[in-house]
Amino acid sequence: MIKIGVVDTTFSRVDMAKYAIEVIEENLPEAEIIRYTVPGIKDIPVAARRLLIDEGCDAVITLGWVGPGQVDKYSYLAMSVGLIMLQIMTGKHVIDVTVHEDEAGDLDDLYNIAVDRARKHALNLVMLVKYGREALTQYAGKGLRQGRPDEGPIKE
Ligand SMILES: Cc1nc2c(=O)[nH]c(=O)nc-2n(C[C@H](O)[C@H](O)[C@H](O)CO)c1C
Repeated sequence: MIKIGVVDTTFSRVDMAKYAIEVIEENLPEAEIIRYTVPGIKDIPVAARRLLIDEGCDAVITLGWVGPGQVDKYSYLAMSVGLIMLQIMTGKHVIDVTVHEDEAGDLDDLYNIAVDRARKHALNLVMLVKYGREALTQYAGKGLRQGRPDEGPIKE
């Protein structure tokens, strides 16, 4: 049985996990999905650890939201280091989907970034879990973007 962990926060202003779960259910219907919601990004690493180690998840996708202030950005950095350490320790993927509140011009744009990023990274996770390390090789160097339209390769 494949198990996928989904971690999200109440700090986030978009329910990104809902969109990620839709993609996982559609593309990996045999998987059990375990969702874990925490207050904020600094609480994400321990939730991801519990899902990977205690619950035996094969991979985790995290959906975080970073406020516009410097202290928010430091919080993100702390979380990011925690998630990277967790991946190294467990040898399992944690796909870190993060929206930074100051990366868009208006709230509609921000919403669309959040939904697109959650969906595309959920599909990346499914590919890695389902087909392994060469699953994304066909897209290598293609300038793919999550949250924005793809940039494309510089040269074909
Ligand atoms: C400053 C700050 N910024 C954010 C943020 O940008 N995004 C977020 O999800 N959470 C933030 N938090 C809350 C912490 O991540 C955490 O939830 C609390 O410190 C409780 O452990 C804090 C404290």
